[in-house]
Amino acid sequence: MAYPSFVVGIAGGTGAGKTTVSRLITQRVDDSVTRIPIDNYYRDLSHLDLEERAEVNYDHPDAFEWPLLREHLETLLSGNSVEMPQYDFEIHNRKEERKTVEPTDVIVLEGILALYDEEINDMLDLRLYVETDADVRILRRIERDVVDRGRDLEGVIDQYLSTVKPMHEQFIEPSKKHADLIIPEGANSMAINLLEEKLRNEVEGEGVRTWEREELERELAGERTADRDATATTE
Ligand SMILES: Nc1ncnc2c1ncn2[C@@H]1O[C@H](COP(=O)(O)OP(=O)(O)O)[C@@H](O)[C@H]1O
Ligand SMILES: O=c1ccn([C@@H]2O[C@H](COP(=O)(O)O)[C@@H](O)[C@H]2O)c(=O)[nH]1
Repeated sequence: MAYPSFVVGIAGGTGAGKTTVSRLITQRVDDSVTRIPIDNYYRDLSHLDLEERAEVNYDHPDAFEWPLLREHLETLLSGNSVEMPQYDFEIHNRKEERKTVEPTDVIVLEGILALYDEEINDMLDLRLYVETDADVRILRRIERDVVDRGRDLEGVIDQYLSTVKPMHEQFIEPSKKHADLIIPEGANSMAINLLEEKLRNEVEGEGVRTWEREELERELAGERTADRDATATTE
C-alpha cells in the first residue's frame, strides 16, 4: 500500500492543454503517478433525458459532485483505493462502470475547476494553471468536440457563448490566483521537463507530504532554539 506524498492540481480553461500536460507528466513518471480527471466527477444526470442533459451548464461549479471528489481524494491520501466514476461526454453522463484507482506516490488532479474548491486546494501540494489565449482554446475545442465528443460546429459555438465563456470569466480565470505556477500554451516542453523532474524527485524522495515536511522543519527549528537556550543558561 502506497501513501501519496505529493498532489498536483492542474486547472485552466477548456482547450488550454490541461489533459495533454497531465498525460505527458503521468506517462513519463509512469506507474508512480495517478491521474484523476475532475470531469469524472460531473454529477450523475441519469434522471434527465439526453436533450435535457445537453442544456446543462457544465462549466458552473454546481455541475460537479464535490463531496465525492473530496472523499475520494482523502481516501487515496489515507492509502486506500477508490472506485472512480467514468464519464461519457457524448451522452453527457456518467458511464455505468467505475474504475478501481489505487493510491500511488503522486496524484495529478486535472480539470477546469481543479483550483476552485477550498478544501481541495488545501489538499494540493502544487497548484498549476495552464493559460492559453481564448481564441486558441476555442479553435482547439471545436476540433476536439467535433472529432472526439460527437458535437457539431453550431452546437459548440452556442455552448461556448452561452455558458463556457461566461463561466470561464466568472469561476475559472479567477481561480488562477490560487496557482503556484502558470504554464503557458499547454504542452510546452520546458514546463513538462521541469514538472517531470519535480515529480521524479517526489517519487524517489522520502515520501513525506509538503506540509508534513514543513511541520517537521518547524519542529526541528524549535528543538535547535531550545538546545541553544539550554546551552546559554548553563554557560
Ligand atoms: N502546446 C500545444 N500546442 C499545440 N496544441 C496543443 C498544445 N497543448 C495541447 N494541445 C492540443 O490542444 C487540444 C486540447 O488540449 P487538451 O489537453 O485536451 O485541453 P484541455 O484538457 O485543457 O481541455 C488537444 O488536441 C491537444 O493536442
Ligand atoms: O457533459 C459534458 C461535460 C462537460 N462538457 C464540457 O467539457 C469541458 C471540460 O472539459 P475540458 O477537457 O477541460 O475542455 C467544459 O468546458 C464543459 O463545457 C460538456 O460539453 N458536456
